[in-house]
Amino acid sequence: MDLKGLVRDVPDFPKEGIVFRDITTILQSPKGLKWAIETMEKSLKDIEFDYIIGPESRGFIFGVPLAYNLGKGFIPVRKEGKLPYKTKRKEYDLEYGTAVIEIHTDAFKPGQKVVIVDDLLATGGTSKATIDLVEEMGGEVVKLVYLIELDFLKGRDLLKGYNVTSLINYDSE
Ligand SMILES: O=P(O)(O)OC[C@H]1O[C@H](OP(=O)(O)OP(=O)(O)O)[C@H](O)[C@@H]1O
Ligand SMILES: Nc1ncnc2[nH]cnc12
Repeated sequence: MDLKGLVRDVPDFPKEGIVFRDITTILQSPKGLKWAIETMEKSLKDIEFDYIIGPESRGFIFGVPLAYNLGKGFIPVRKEGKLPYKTKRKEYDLEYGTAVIEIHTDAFKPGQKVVIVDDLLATGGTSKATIDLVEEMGGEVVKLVYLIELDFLKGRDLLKGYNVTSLINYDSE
């Protein structure tokens, strides 16, 4: 399946010089959506874990169906000020700015294993901030799964030592 052909490139969004890889065109395609979820799911078949964690908002889109299909719980990591209960927060850099993410302090117990799922790995800032939150709360990140990886932004350099899978790769803008 040519999933890459279903990604829409939008130049100069959200800022001049950024080529935005738009996944809404994959979501629109019943076959594309099914292939994406099923293939991400296959990368988890030999992994033992307790929860899937998805960063807001595109991490929710892929994280929830994976958790549902695999019979696991889902933990949202949200942008600042959105989670209602007690939170732990982390500031991080993005390809196009900075942001703060938060997780509920009782989202999982120390010693539990989590998988991080997101639509796209760019600089790795979001993922590294999520890993830091999990580890500071005593959890273990056993796998990270992405639909898209922008290899040229070297996000994997921040994820050395972790088990990382991505389905669609871009070597350059
Ligand atoms: O590897 P990084 O450089 O951290 O970039 C990747 C992150 O950026 C995007 O989310 P964004 O913060 O734009 O939020 P959204 O999903 O709500 O659009 C994307 O969904 C990843 O979470
Ligand atoms: N170039 C890009 N396209 C889509 N989502 C992104 N998140 C970070 N960089 C991105």
